[in-house]
Amino acid sequence: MKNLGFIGAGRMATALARGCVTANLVGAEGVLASDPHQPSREKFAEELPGARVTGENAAVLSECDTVVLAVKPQMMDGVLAEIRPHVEGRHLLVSIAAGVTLERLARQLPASTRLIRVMPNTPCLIGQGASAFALDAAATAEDAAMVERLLASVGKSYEVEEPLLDAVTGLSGSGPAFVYTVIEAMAAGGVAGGLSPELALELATQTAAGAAAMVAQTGLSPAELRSHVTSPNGTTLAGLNALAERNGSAAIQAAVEAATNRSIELGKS
Ligand SMILES: NC(=O)C1=CN([C@@H]2O[C@H](COP(=O)(O)OP(=O)(O)OC[C@H]3O[C@@H](n4cnc5c(N)ncnc54)[C@H](OP(=O)(O)O)[C@@H]3O)[C@@H](O)[C@H]2O)C=CC1
Ligand SMILES: O=C(O)[C@@H]1CCC=N1
Repeated sequence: MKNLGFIGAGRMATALARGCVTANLVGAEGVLASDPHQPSREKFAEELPGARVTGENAAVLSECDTVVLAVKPQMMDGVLAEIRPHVEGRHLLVSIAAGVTLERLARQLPASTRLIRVMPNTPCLIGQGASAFALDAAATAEDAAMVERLLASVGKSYEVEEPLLDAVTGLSGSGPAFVYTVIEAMAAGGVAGGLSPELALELATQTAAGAAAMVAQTGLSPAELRSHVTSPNGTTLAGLNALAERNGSAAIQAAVEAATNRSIELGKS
């Protein structure tokens, strides 16, 4: 890819841009990001040496054919009104905004604008992202292949029907925050048992990474793997009982569902 534009130079734009550059999908000098705020532009340029930044959203449209819309959902309508006069047939627009539907984007852009809605997550920054995407009717098979290549360069990607993107947002978009909370809570349990905070965090982190890799690599279900850890009347059973008494699994499921519902709500606002 010769160039890749970002409208909004925040956290997720930085994660995607750095991931794509690290994976050699685009050179750093081919990345152009716009942001109205100088400190955000400076931070982006600092985190991705060689990338270019601008205060003008229109400049991204004029230079880049593929443009990622990486602003908060609440800013999206204003940004669309601003860029609309600059959108041409050569452009592919990729929105990563939570909840913002393809219909809402298309309504505010020239007819037949090629659009793809993506839900990535922050581990894209280190090539471990989990993303899903849905195509608008005007987007072509080549557009899909391009976005798949982009997302595959920063992790795993899955094509889904658009209505499922809210559930994807609740699960993998917001999910890193839930997993960090679990890691933090496990480490706190270790500290309560006398471990230093540093060692407790290292053990909790490696345990989460190891357990995730077991699910990914053995093909066994989480339930089956859990049974391998749990000896009759042993330590794990005592821990699982404490979790069940406090509705631990239900609480985590509720977090995903609440995030999904918030994505649906954001789409309506
Ligand atoms: N963070 C995450 O884990 C994920 C986020 N997303 C989605 O990605 C999008 C961006 O989120 P995130 O990166 O976290 O948010 P950030 O706030 O970090 O990034 C958004 C950036 O857009 C800038 N901005 C504000 N107004 C404009 C404008 N008119 N034109 C251009 N840029 C503007 C902001 O500037 P300033 O801050 O200076 O106001 C900010 O730098 C959101 O829609 C979110 O739903 C999707 C998946 C995961
Ligand atoms: O919290 C949010 O709204 C964004 C979308 C998914 C992850 N972060």
